[in-house]
Amino acid sequence: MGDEDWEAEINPHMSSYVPIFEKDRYSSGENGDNFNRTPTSSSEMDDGPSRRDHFMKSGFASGRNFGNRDAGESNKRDNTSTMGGFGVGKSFGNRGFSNSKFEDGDSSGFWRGYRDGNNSEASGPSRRGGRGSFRGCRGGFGLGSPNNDLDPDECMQRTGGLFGSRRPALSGTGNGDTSQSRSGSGSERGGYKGLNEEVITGSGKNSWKSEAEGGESSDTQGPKVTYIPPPPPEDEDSIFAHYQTGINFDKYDTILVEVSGHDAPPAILTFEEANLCQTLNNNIAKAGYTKLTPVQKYSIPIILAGRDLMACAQTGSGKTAAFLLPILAHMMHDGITASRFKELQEPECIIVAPTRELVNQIYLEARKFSFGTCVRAVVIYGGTQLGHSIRQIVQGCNILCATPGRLMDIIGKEKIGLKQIKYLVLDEADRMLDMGFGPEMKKLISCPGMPSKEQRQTLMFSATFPEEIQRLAAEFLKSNYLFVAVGQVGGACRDVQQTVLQVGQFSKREKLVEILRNIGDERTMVFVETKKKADFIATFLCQEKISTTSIHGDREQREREQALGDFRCGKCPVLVATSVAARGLDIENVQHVINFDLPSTIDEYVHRIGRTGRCGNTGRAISFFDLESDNHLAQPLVKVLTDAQQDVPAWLEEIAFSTYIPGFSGSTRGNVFASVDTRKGKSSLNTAGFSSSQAPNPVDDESWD
Ligand SMILES: Nc1ncnc2c1ncn2[C@@H]1O[C@H](COP(=O)(O)OP(=O)(O)OP(=O)(O)O)[C@@H](O)[C@H]1O
Repeated sequence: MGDEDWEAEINPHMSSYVPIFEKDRYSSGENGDNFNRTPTSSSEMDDGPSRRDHFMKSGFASGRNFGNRDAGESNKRDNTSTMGGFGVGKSFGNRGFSNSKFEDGDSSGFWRGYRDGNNSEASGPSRRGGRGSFRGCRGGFGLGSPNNDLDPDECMQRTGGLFGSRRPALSGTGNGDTSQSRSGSGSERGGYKGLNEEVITGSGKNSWKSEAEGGESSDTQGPKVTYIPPPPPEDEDSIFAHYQTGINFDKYDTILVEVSGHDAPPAILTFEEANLCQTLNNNIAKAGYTKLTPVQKYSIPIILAGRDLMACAQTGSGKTAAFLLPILAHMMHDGITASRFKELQEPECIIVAPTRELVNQIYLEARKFSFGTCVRAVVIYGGTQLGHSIRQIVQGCNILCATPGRLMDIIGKEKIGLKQIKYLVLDEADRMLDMGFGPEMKKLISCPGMPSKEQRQTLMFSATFPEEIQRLAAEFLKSNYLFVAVGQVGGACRDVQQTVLQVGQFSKREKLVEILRNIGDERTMVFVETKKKADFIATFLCQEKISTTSIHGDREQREREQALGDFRCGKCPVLVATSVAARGLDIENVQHVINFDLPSTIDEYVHRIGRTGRCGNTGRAISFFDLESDNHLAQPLVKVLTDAQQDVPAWLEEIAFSTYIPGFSGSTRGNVFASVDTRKGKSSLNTAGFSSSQAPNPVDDESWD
């Protein structure tokens, strides 16, 4: 239970919030016709069975309806905290944020409390590094401890005080579960079921097949997906737009790197040493790259030497260019023929990644670095019109960036031939090989025409690489592949200041609002565990007059892209997301990540917090640790915090200790580098046993691709 009640909580408030914002802020129509269709009075909100659906599609889709009541205050947040301090503790750690709003000025009770430590009565002194003895006790969290019998939905419902009185749940399908109704036949994307959905639900069916075999156009599967994404800007300034490297960019040089495998070529220290052609060098300069990151120093010569590679480097440290540049260099060197219109295209390179937004981002990088060359990059992904993908491909395709489901559809439709494939890249490779996508990847490499692993170059990149996934990867790679480990495999980016707060389910919303009010307008990603909760929290924040949008697998692709756009440009400085946005997304100026719900695995945590602190910039991550549901994460979390030289709350260490799992080899002995190339035997520092080799939680079966 609970979901319907969320709806009931949201709906009464929608009606009071939608109209005023809508008229004040968006009547210009700047954001498209959706606004004009948004109801402007509560009575309009009430009509028809699709009230919630209408609301979601028209206004909330981009977080616009619920911004601020007053025109001109759209992005301002009320900085007045209504909460008192919530606890005492010790130093929170202030590295790198002396000029931020976290440090100055705000003397609200919350902020003092937050800065000072943790809200738990059990909080003992925080420490950086070392495990030490376990202090404090674990009782008395005193913030509305959830009842064991309640599921999270119910807890959310019970905390409904902020929403005022609750109405009875709205009955009927139209008013019920938006997610479900929108996934169904009434939705634009109804005909396309994401690959991941089917794999996760264990149906054993091949969704790519069903689509390739007519699923998308089949009446029985719902209406066609008609969304055609707008083409990206073509002007040079937009193509080369980039953000600045941060103050810690040079510190990358101090990270230890280990290459394992035989006969690795030496690292290069400068772009010049890579001997790239002039056009590529020009593009690199226009992209603002002057210095190589460690993963680039090691990976570029390895790929140029024709070797297979598994590379693991921290989030935001330039892995995309590490594979794109040498692939492009090879293509240029080999004298690639210009793409031309053909019904069957035979690209030289396929790059796969787990989410639509990520493949799009990789495509934009490929387009940037191939600018002025005859190499043509194309992107295809689910949630968009299949015909559009085909039209993009037939115009010519050297580098194909694709999500697995759409890729297999297109191969099934014989628009892509694999005979010419020289490079196969798996970005977020551990995710691509896990239970969710692994079977599709296996199908890809056994497709007719796909060169064997001996005949192609296979490249895998990620910030996390569980040992069991590395073993699976061997099937894709030549036996003499090289393994590059930049720093701690699976480690968090050190430029992210991590804080873990004990927050019970009942208190999460209040705490979130307090934190966001103190953050001000800085861009913040809030991760939650389920799609429904994403909608719920986004709506709640909008009601609190915090401009918010959301991204998750139940939103139509158009809405997902709009949400990302609104977040990128700062129109909505808060993005509530499920794990669909955890990996790879590179968004300028994301200063904060908040784990409203902690993920189920530590690898997922590492990726989520890696949305901030990118490319040498600093960032902050705050995680709500719920004693009722997150204890299994305590031990790997302590390790990740320690390895990243973060303060470890004593209470967290205590939980980690009390939930000690024999055989867990993660030590808290500080920042010791170790390679975890599985070919070298059992590692001593990996987080094996806590990694994300399983697919995401089935309760949140996202349409990722
Ligand atoms: N050598 C460089 N100089 C300047 N900027 C760079 C350099 N390499 C990469 N960048 C920029 O750094 C940002 C992060 O790069 P990228 O997205 O490739 O990171 P990543 O390692 O793939 O991260 P994730 O693990 O989250 O996917 C991008 O904006 C990219 O353009």
